[in-house]
Amino acid sequence: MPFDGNGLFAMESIKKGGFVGEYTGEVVPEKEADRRVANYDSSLSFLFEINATHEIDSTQYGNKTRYLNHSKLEPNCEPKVLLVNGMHRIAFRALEDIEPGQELLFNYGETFFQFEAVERQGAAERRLIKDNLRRLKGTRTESDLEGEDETPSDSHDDRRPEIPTKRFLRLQSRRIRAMVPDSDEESSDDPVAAQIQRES
Ligand SMILES: C[S@@+](CC[C@H](N)C(=O)[O-])C[C@H]1O[C@@H](n2cnc3c(N)ncnc32)[C@H](O)[C@@H]1O
Repeated sequence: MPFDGNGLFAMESIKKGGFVGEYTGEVVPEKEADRRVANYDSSLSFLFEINATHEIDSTQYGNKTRYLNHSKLEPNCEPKVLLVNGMHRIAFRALEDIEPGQELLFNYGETFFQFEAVERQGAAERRLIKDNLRRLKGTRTESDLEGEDETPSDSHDDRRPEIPTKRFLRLQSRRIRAMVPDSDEESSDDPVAAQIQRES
């Protein structure tokens, strides 16, 4: 899948199973995460579900792992939620030996890019509403200027602005998902959890 923007590349070699980094940011309850996603004006999403009630938002406060991009077919890292000192934290582990310069990629989960598509659809719809409003005011529209009309011909009346649909709300579900622990036992035996503890 092609993409624009930043990615994260390995600075040194990492052995299979080795610690790649921790996904850090603000730990926020689900409701607050919903509010933020609805207000963020960007196609980039930095929300990571950590468990059933909380998410990590690295939009403003985070580390380099916020630049990890998605790959379904060739991921070389894997996120896992670990229970460290009673707190859920997300650690990335290498799925294979990684060479310096290689892009670090993990699978965002099945639903992430479905919701991305919904958002793009939403953006086209928002533009249509703006255009309709301008038409009503008798000005030229963005679509006129670009010589394109993304609207199916039977779906709108030129003179009447469309009402935003519920589809916008589905944007709120666009979250990265990690593997949750099988049990609520501390992960202190895990070498990656031990490394997180040492680094904090
Ligand atoms: C956690 S950020 C990753 C860093 C981001 N590429 C940047 O430039 O800041 C997640 C966002 O990156 C983009 N992204 C990540 N992987 C992608 C991919 N394989 N194809 C298209 N967009 C991708 C999407 O816009 C997604 O919302």
